Formats: sequence, C-alpha cells, structure tokens
Amino acid sequence: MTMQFLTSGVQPGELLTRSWQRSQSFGLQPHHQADPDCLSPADLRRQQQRHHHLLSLLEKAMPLFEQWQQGRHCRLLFADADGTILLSTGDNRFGDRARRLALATGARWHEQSMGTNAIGTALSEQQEVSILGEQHYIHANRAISCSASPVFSPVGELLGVIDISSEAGAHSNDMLMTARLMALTMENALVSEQRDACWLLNLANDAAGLQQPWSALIALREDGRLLGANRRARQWLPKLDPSALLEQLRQGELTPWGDGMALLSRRCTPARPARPVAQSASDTAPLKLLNHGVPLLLQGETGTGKDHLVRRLHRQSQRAQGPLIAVNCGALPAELIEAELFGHASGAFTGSHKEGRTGYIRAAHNGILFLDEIGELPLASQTRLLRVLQEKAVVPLGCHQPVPVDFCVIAASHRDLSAMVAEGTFREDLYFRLNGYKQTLMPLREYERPAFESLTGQLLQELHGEQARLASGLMEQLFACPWPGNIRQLRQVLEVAGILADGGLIETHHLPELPAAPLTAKQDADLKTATEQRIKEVLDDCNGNVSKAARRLNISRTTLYARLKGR
Ligand SMILES: Nc1ncnc2c1ncn2[C@@H]1O[C@H](COP(=O)(O)OP(=O)(O)OP(=O)(O)O)[C@@H](O)[C@H]1O
Repeated sequence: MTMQFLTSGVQPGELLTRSWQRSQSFGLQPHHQADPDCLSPADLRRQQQRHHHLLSLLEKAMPLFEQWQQGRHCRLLFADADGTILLSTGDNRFGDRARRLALATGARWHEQSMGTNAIGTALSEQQEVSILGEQHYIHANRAISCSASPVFSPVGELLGVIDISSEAGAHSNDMLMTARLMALTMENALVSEQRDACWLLNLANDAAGLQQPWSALIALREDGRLLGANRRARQWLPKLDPSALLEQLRQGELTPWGDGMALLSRRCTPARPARPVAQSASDTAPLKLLNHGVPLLLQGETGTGKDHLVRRLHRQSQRAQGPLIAVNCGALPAELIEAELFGHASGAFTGSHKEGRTGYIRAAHNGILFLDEIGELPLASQTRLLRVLQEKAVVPLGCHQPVPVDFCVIAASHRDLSAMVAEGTFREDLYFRLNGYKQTLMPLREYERPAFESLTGQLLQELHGEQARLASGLMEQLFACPWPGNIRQLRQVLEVAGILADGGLIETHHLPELPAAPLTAKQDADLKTATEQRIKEVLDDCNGNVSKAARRLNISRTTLYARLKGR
C-alpha cells in the first residue's frame, strides 16, 4: 500500500525561495540572533486551556509518536495557528538544545520573527514541509532540522501544526511522515465527532486503504447534508455528491466507487463533540498538586498505567517544557545506583566515568523525576535520597559542594510501601516525604462497567481507528475476565483482535485466548518461567540490546527489566 502524498504540487525549491523572500521582507538578518515572542506562563496556560480539546486529541495520537520515537533523539511540538508552541515532548537530550534555541512551550515560531522554519513556513504555506539545517533563514537555527504538518478543521480552517525536530544530522524522512500521520489522526477524530453526524463515509483507492488515516472521511447529517470532511476528502468534494452516495451505499458493506471503494457506517446516536467533561477530584488532584511541587506516590499492580499516568501528568504540567527523567530503581545495578542517581566527579571511584557524570537527579533540573519501582531502592541509597529531597541539593560522589536542583518527584511501586515500612525494609521518613499524595491505580478487575467500557472504547479507537467495534455480547465477555496483566493485557488482546478483524467488527473468533480465573501458584510459576525463557531468547537474539528486545516483545524496557528480575 503506497501512501498518498498530500502536497499541492509545489516544488520544495519554490517554497523555500518564497519563504526566504518573506523572511527578507520582514527585515530579518540571517546573522542576528532570532528573538521569538514568548508568552508568560499564565498566558501560556490560558492558551493551552483554550486549545484543550485539540491537545487532548493529540494526546490520543501520542502512542503513535512514542512507539516510533524509541531510540530517536527528537522532540514533538504542537503549535497553534499563530505559531505558539503549546506542547513539547520527547527526547530530553535534544530538549536541552531545543530550549537553548527557544524551541519550547510559550515561544512563537512564526516567520515574521524566526524567518524560514518548519512551524512558521508550514503555517504560511498551509502545507507540510521539512526545513533542514542550512535551509533555515536564521543562522542560529541551522543546527536543527524540523518537519511539520498542518492540522485542519473539518471545514478546512487551519488549527495548528505538528512538528518533529531533531539535531540537523539526525533528521530522517520518516519524521515528516510521522508528523503527517499524527495530524491526519487528529483531523479524522475531529470529523468523526462532528455534532449531529449520523453517517461516516470512508473513501479510498482500495479496501485496505479504507482503514488508514489517509483515507477520505466525510461526516454527514441524517439527511445526507455535508457536515465536515478531512483534507483528502476535501480534495474530492468538488466531484462528489455525498447525499447521492448515501442513497447508493448500504451500511457496513464495501461498495465499489469510481476507481476505489466506499464504506458507509451509521452512528446510531448523533456523535457529540468530546467536550472536556468535569473531572472528578481524583482525576484533577494529582496535576494540581504536582504543579504546587507536592510529591506524588503511585501505587498499583503491573500494567495498571502508572507510567502512562506519569507521562500524561508531565505533558499537562507546568513543567512540560522541562525534562521527564524516568528511573527504574529496580533496574539499576546495586553497585552503581548512587553514582547513577546522584552523579559523580571525574575519577571518583574505580570504574567511574573519566569525565564524571551528572546523575539522573540533576538531569531532572526544572522538570520531573519519576522514580519507578522505588521499593527496590537499597536502604543506604534511601537515606541519601531523603537528604536530597529535604535539601533540594545533590552532593555528587567524590564532591563536597552541594549542587542545588529544582525538580518535582513522582515515585511508583507495585509493592505495598506501607507494609514495607512496617517490615523495616523501607525508611518511614522517606515514605512520608514521597507520599505527599497517594494515588492508587485500580486493577482492571475492579473497574465499574462504564469505566471499563470507556477504556475499552478508547483503546480500540487508539489502536485501530473509528471503525473498530465489538460485536454484541463481547463487552460482557471482556468485562468478566480477571485481567491479571491489567490494561497492558487488555490492550494486547484488543490489538490482536482488531488486526484479525481488519480494524472492523470484532467477533468472538477474532479474540485470542482470554485470561480465565486467577492462576494457581503452579500455573503462575510456570508462566513466569516460560516468560523469562522467552525474554532471554529474544535478548540473546538481539545480542543483549535491551531496547531492541523490548521493542520486539512489545513491552517497555521497565517491564522487561522487571520480568528479568522475576517480578
Ligand atoms: N489510561 C490509559 N489509557 C490508555 N492506555 C493505557 C492507560 N493506562 C495504561 N495504558 C496502556 O497500558 C500499558 C501498560 O501501562 P503502563 O506501562 O503505564 O503500566 P505500569 O503500571 O507502569 O506497568 P509496570 O508496573 O509493569 O511498568 C501501556 O501500553 C499503556 O500505554
């Protein structure tokens, strides 16, 4: 299946020339330092609030970026139609460089003040564009390369732009493709949720294309009146009569149409735009408290979404432009734990890095430090960590001078830390220091039916798009399962079922084996051994490369380390 490219036929050379001419006409000097307009933190928050819905749609498309990004040193940015960056996430090493260039939240990257750049030029030209190193008008920006795709509303209005940026030498073609896919995913969500939409019409060159984000998508009213369309469909609209098509097509049946295929699906009840629903205190409290510097403690079984929650909190927090440093305390080698956390001076101990090491805590300066599996931290390191949290300063190994650090801390564990305190394996004072606010993530088996349905629907849509749905009776079947692997396991089941159902109606025969009653101790031990065996095989296959093995097994590195430790 080849991807349809959505350019207006303009050669990049012409586009670049136009953009450089505009930059010149704005009176910009290539050798001068660019000086972007920057919103104050309060104005930035207001602007993010105003675009809350777009940002929440972007969040739904985020797994696409996160999966693709692993191992790549780049950042994803979302700017509004004015060029103001409202969200910045991704690799922290490149994040430092980006911040030095003011490629950070609150900064406005329009061409008037920043010259030719992917965000500003995509907005001026209303089309996707890559601006690579030397193609930037301002010299200071030539160390980076950026690819940007505009996002349009269902009536073709420019809403913003998604940009993926990296060091100039580290840019690749698939960055533009990923930015485009995310933009299309957001646009399709906006079309599907049009108020009063009763019919959704998909058009593509062939049947497989119907399930892809780049297929044409049109929302129609009950009577066939056009409500909105994505950018591909808008190209075709002049040649289309949607209400005639509505007459001609039968719901749910693939129908040849022109040189391609059409699929009509009915929405039984008109879709409502996903308005920000009033969140319960337990949804909003962690973010509010985090923004006030209160340490959060997340407790929950494996797969309940602790890591997912931390990433969301970081994206939504006032520290979103700062780094998120995630440390799996259980995966750190015992003899290096302190050097890794607190850093060390050059040659501080045998085997230490010659040039010294910053350590994870200092790397989290201005951002968030996520201490996952905190229950695994040895008692001696707990004492040092407590001192750092109390004094907000680190003394790297081999140094005497404390270095001030400003960070928020989120700790997580699947173990019951209060029980560990009672047993004497976890310091009580550290427990109280970390436990500014405890959020327990519920195991999936304890979800109420509406919450389970809503999560299942969200996962299905994220994994397979709008058309994926469960045949009647399947929701009950899924709801009745004990889900020992929690959301991770449900996600895997839905992923497999959706692929087998070609992204359409999922029926019983598409489901892989579902978790039955809780496992006996023997079954549990056998399963653990088999899992460990499989992980070791894949690790050997990948020559010990943990990231590669985790990707192949479709689990996080954190989970892989935990599995290797037999947890
Ligand atoms: N609220 C959610 N919405 C959608 N997907 C979710 C949600 N929570 C978790 N997931 C998905 O479930 C999987 C497991 O989540 P996550 O890694 O955050 O769990 P965890 O509690 O940190 O697990 P572990 O303790 O094993 O590391 C991930 O694929 C994640 O994307």
